[in-house]
Amino acid sequence: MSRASLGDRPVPPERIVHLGLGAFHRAHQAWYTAHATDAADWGIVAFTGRSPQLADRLAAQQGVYTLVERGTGGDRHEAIGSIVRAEPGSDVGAFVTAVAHPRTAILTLTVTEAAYRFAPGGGLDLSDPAVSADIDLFRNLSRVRTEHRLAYPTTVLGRTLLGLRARHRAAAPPLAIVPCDNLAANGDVVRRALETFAAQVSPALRDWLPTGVRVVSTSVDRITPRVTVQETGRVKEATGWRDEVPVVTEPFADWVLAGDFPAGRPAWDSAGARFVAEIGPWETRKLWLLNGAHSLLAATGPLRGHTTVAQAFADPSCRAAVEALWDEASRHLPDLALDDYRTALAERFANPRIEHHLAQIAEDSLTKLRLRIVPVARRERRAGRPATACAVAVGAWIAAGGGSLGELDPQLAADHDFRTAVHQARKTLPGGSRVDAG
Ligand SMILES: NC(=O)c1ccc[n+]([C@@H]2O[C@H](COP(=O)([O-])OP(=O)(O)OC[C@H]3O[C@@H](n4cnc5c(N)ncnc54)[C@H](O)[C@@H]3O)[C@@H](O)[C@H]2O)c1
Ligand SMILES: O=P(O)(O)OC[C@@H](O)[C@@H](O)[C@H](O)[C@H](O)CO
Repeated sequence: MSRASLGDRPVPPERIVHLGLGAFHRAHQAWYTAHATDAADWGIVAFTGRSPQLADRLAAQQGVYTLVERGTGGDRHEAIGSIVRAEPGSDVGAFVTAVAHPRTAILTLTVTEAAYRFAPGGGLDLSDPAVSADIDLFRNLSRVRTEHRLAYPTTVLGRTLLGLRARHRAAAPPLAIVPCDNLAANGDVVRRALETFAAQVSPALRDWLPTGVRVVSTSVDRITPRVTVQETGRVKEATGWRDEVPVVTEPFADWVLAGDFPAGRPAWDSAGARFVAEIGPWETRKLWLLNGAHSLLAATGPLRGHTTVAQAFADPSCRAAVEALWDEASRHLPDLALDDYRTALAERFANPRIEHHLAQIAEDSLTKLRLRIVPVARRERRAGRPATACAVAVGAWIAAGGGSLGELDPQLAADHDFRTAVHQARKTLPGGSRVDAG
């Protein structure tokens, strides 16, 4: 497929740069941008984070792809044209040029939680070898450049900082960075990590960041599984378009944002996004209820022979564990229509036409459990309750070979009662009693 699939719509100017081109960006931010009333003014230049494959395939289609909204009753197809250029993440030079361009107003990120390289207790992990290699590279940047050896940072924040450095040097107007990964307080933590990074490499850059960059916090929601190869044939049959890289997602979409956009933004609100003063309550509701339940199912489901969210959620034992986790988490959430939210979540999880593989959700599970289960478990324990449902999630994760309780959270590992609850939970899991204590 190509731009011709969009009729005679003009190509919007490149004003948004994205890093982490994958399924979710195309189902979410690119979709909101395409649906904004001022879509004609906002084009996205999107870079993959690692593998060039998707960029190459999307570039061959001039950035246009099919979004399949897969409801319980059927599919809805739409050609999305907001991505005007797709580039491989390995082309860091092109990324830096795009970030530094004065026309660029926004940098969005969907690079997975683990890619930020935060330490277990939070903050940029300066002991991470890739982070320290990037810091060394920045410190030697002028020498590296004068010797005409091109070297670029490899981490997401290193690449971002190189783009910001070029923006600073170009005296370009302030930019908004919008992290769209499932991290608590994603705007604040990314801002602080960039400041830590900059402080290591250049005081001038560190001092410029507060005026040159705003980091917006977001809560992003749209269940978007990895696409299977069969989808190309299905799309062709349904639409007549030959699309090598369609995306399948659920009909539901939500985007809550808090922060400033000094150089403007698309009218995402006209497409349903919500701009709020405080992101915390929305973000924790989504992270603990939706993502927490996902991680619980990803740990318990495979032990009971399930491969997808819908299969695991249809199993009364897994469903009861999810409901119990929701009860524990809800005690620590503000009253944001939690019953309605849970009912809607149950419907979304039960959609059998969305093949969301538990193995995909289980990737980087150590990082995810720290964000999704540990905060609830700690709060429950502080309130003097046993945190049994959290212990089930942790126990299943250990039984599945995810890691140990000590690695996950030293504070919970030092809590005798919680450790016992995890141990008990593991004894009730299929195969759990055969595994050593975590
Ligand atoms: N898929 C969803 O349903 C969904 C929903 C809400 C939020 N998210 C967020 O979006 C992220 C991406 O999801 P997706 O479905 O697009 O995944 P994906 O695998 O389709 O795309 C991930 C992108 O991140 C890049 N990436 C991965 N690891 C990286 C690393 N270590 N360094 C640099 N780049 C890296 C990849 O190259 C790719 O461009 C998730 O991890 C999550 O934080 C996803
Ligand atoms: O995308 P991840 O890997 O952070 O987490 C897997 C799922 O929990 C997640 O993708 C949800 O489907 C999504 O957050 C729903 O909006």
